[in-house]
Amino acid sequence: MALLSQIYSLDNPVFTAYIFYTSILLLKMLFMVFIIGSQRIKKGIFVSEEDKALHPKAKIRHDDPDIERCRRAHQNDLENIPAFILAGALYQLTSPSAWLAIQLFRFGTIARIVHTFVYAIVVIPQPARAISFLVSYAITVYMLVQTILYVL
Ligand SMILES: N[C@@H](CCC(=O)N[C@@H](CS)C(=O)NCC(=O)O)C(=O)O
Repeated sequence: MALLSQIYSLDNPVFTAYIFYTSILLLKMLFMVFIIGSQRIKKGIFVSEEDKALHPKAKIRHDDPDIERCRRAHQNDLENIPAFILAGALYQLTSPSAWLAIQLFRFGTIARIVHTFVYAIVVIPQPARAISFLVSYAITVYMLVQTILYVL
């Protein structure tokens, strides 16, 4: 059994891939803040009375369809990306095939980027969003099941 210091080491290509893809995912999630903020400034739509000081024509609204769409995409990231990152960290303890682990991290990350793209950037009809969601969701569940089976 490998030592923790060998698993979570930058000499281990699986861990290096994990660091790479999870950093991209976290940046993508933080990018949603920028997208939502720029929509608010462009439309002059804010959420709290004090925000009126930020824009000469500011309106307080909670129902703008474009902003709400971006907020839902961000919320969906918050529901799924932390679980994916945690599952990936645990899965590495199971001595997985390096090739498979790297593909899971890669495709899980790509799927979450596609989810944002089809939900909040371009708006592509279903089942585009459902498929991208399910790919990363299934990968998260797979890594967690493998982890549970490993420790049983
Ligand atoms: N919190 C989600 C749970 C189910 C889910 O994540 N569904 C995916 C695939 S359809 C999704 O992208 N939901 C849109 C969303 O969370 O706004 C919801 O209310 O829809």
